[in-house]
Amino acid sequence: MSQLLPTENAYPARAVADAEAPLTAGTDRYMHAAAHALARAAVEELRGMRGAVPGARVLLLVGGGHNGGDALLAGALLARRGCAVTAAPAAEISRLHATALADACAAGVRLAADPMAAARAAAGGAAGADLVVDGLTGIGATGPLRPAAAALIAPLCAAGDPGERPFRVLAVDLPSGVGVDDGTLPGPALAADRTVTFTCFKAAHLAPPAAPRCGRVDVVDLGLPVPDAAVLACRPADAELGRLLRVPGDRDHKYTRGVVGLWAGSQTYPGAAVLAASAAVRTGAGMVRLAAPARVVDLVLARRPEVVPADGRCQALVLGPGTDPADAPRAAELDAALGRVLGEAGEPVDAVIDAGALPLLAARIATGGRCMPRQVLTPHAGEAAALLGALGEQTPREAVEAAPAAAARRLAELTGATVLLKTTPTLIASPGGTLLSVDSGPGWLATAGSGDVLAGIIGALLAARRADAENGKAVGGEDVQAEAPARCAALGVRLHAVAAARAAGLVDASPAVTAGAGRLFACSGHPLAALDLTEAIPAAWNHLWSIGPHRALNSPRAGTAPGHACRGKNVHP
Ligand SMILES: NC(=O)C1=CN([C@@H]2O[C@H](COP(=O)(O)OP(=O)(O)OC[C@H]3O[C@@H](n4cnc5c(N)ncnc54)[C@H](OP(=O)(O)O)[C@@H]3O)[C@@H](O)[C@H]2O)[C@@H](O)CC1
Ligand SMILES: [K+]
Repeated sequence: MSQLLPTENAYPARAVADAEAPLTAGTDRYMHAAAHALARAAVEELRGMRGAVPGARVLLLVGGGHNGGDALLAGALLARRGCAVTAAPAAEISRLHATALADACAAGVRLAADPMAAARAAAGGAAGADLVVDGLTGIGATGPLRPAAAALIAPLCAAGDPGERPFRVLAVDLPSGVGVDDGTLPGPALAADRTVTFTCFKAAHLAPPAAPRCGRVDVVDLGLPVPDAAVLACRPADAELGRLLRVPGDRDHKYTRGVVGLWAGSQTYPGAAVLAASAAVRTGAGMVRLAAPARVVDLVLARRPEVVPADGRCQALVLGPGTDPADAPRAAELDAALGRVLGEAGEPVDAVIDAGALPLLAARIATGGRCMPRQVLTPHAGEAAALLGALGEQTPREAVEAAPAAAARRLAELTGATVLLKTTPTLIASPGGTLLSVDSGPGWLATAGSGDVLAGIIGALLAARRADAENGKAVGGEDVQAEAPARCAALGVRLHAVAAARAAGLVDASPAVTAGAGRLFACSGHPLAALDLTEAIPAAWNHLWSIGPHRALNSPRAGTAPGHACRGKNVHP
């Protein structure tokens, strides 16, 4: 594991405001800079949807703070480029940002006498808006949108989701009405096609359910300081994650690359073992061992003859994909493997604990067992709710979906494990660690077996990390090492997402593009099967490996510039 590159961090709104206050006091300079960035984004959106900018109809939703000021100043710039701009205020005129309002009016922005009528007209019909600029509230807001603001967005929300409605929405800093510091939705919010934010991410850009409502997010540097404060969440860059991949050298063998032990598949769900095993092999495991019923073993060997159906030394286990809770003898075997993972009879083992293994784990924790961060749990919202309930904190699935960041953090605290919560984007929490948010790929991934593939990928990455640690190749201090399993899990999510983009025929797989359930792609892509994903992992591996700086090859001749010997060639597992 290597040292980490700078990541994309989200800071608390209060800290952002405090850090910028000494510079912004008494000047509108930074608001003008923000407005220029917004106008640039607006022009790109208008060009994208209608070709020309002059004549475009723009509605500004304007609140009483600086967020509304940003919108008014951006509206002034668009009016000067020939757009027909209307401002719909959600506050008394006397409470709007005075100089921004004066500038907007001077540029020809029309102030709507009846803001509700303007919002209704913008929402539909032949004379509807091309672009809506949401400047109701930004980082200064608290709680759900107040009635006047909520009423203004109601007809626009009713026009449908991004991509379905006749206009685009550009959010100033963040979609008004979202929980700025936790990504919740305390009330209505108008989903944006694009958000222009300033200085740094806020948690709402990274944590669902708010995050997917931001659309594409541009972080613009206005020359204001990044706060010196605790990070609420971070989105690791692909370049940072890609450098965790390692190209084997001439001294490598199976056990230096990492051996995965797979406890997957059942009479009822035999295919899960094929998917997880194929994924682990394709991610670069030195060897994959399989413990499964005979029929499952036969099926896996027919597809993957390199899999070894025997127990033995493993550097990471994958427990649970496709296991059947009704199969009591198999559940007992799985439970015994869990005991081994938790260190009941020796050293704890790195592991992915998935699907059918999660309820067994909850029972063990409820009776005093405890995980370590090197064990990665992979629940979806329903499984997370069940786990929390089994650990004494009754939580309906809807509550997990409404506040998944809090649920992931709580599960990490209660279990001691790294928790990968399958949301969009995916959240990864580790005890005491920073919450990671990882773009999880196109909507085509919502298909049976894709979770089994993810478990296999992460299993191979954990095994490689453990092998590196055994060979003294782990880089970085204890702090880096404590969060390393979370980084492995994040890398696994990105490999899975990029493989999905490729398998679905979507070539550009950057995070900005794989976000938003595929609607940001220039083309729609096509359906994929989980097995297609495993075949696309090598290309995804190569993509992530080749975009970042790399560490030295594991070779006595590693004098070559790291990675350069292979760069450009198609080198992958
Ligand atoms: N300062 C600068 O130079 C720069 C600032 N920048 C920009 O300023 C934004 C922060 O500005 P801000 O601090 O004025 O807060 P803001 O987000 O506009 O909200 C406050 C207003 O909303 C109201 N309100 C509150 N809660 C509400 C609710 N639930 N529902 C409805 N309304 C609610 C509140 O009403 P009040 O409580 O005063 O009655 C007040 O009128 C930041 O996000 C960025 O866009 C950038 O341009 C960089 C330079
Ligand atoms: K806003």
